[in-house]
Amino acid sequence: MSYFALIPAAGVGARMAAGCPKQYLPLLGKPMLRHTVDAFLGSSRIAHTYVVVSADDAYVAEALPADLAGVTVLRCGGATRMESIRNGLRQLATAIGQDDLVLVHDAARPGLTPALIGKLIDAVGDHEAGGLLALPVVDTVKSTRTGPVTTMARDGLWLAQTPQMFPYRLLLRALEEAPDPEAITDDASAVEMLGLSPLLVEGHPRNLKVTRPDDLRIAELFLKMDEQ
Ligand SMILES: Nc1ccn([C@@H]2O[C@H](COP(=O)(O)OP(=O)(O)OP(=O)(O)O)[C@@H](O)[C@H]2O)c(=O)n1
Ligand SMILES: C[C@](O)(CO)[C@H](O)COP(=O)(O)O
Repeated sequence: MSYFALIPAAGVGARMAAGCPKQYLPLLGKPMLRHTVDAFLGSSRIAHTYVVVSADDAYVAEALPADLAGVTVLRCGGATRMESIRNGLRQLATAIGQDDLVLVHDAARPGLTPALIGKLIDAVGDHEAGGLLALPVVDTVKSTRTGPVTTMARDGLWLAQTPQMFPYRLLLRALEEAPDPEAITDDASAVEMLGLSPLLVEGHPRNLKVTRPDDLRIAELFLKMDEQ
């Protein structure tokens, strides 16, 4: 059984509102996507890394040189994150075994490390429903969903990170059968809809999703910690 990385990198970065998709913005002089890919290249557990970009992507060739060993770019991005991942999985039908494990990881989480990848793989083991990195909620949680502000119990609440790891066959089936793919914001929720319960493995704040401009500086601070 082998482990493969699948990195969705076909988003436009609307909330970042930069001059290019956020995954190509420089962090410490290197494109964000390259930091993300390097985490997998630095892990001895990963057999190969696949990166899904949009068909008309004009930036990836510079971020990931064609001769970069261990990485393949798939130009099959879709309109949503889930579509990009489903399209990527479909393209890999002959490259990945049905029971091999796929680690789906956002291009926009450049703070991932080989140690976190190994922690997820070791903790999930052969759990049939797979698992994901996540952080327990540490703040008091407020809700305005029903009108007046209320306070929710935070025990048992987690914030989902990536990688999210599942057997190839299970993840593709979950995404193919999802009743409303646009309502699914992470891979685990599609698996949960099959009645399965993925394992939550404690991640790390450094693995934040770079979403808005302020996140760029925070990501750089975490990346600098590597260099110490
Ligand atoms: N159609 C899409 C949308 C998103 N993604 C990827 O999914 C990850 C998480 O998505 P998000 O942070 O929401 O990125 P964007 O969709 O680019 O951001 P925004 O919602 O602000 O436009 C990113 O690595 C992004 O490139 C993707 O591959 N295909
Ligand atoms: C998958 C994810 O990173 C888990 O936290 C997140 O849901 C992706 O972000 P999006 O804004 O929902 O695309």
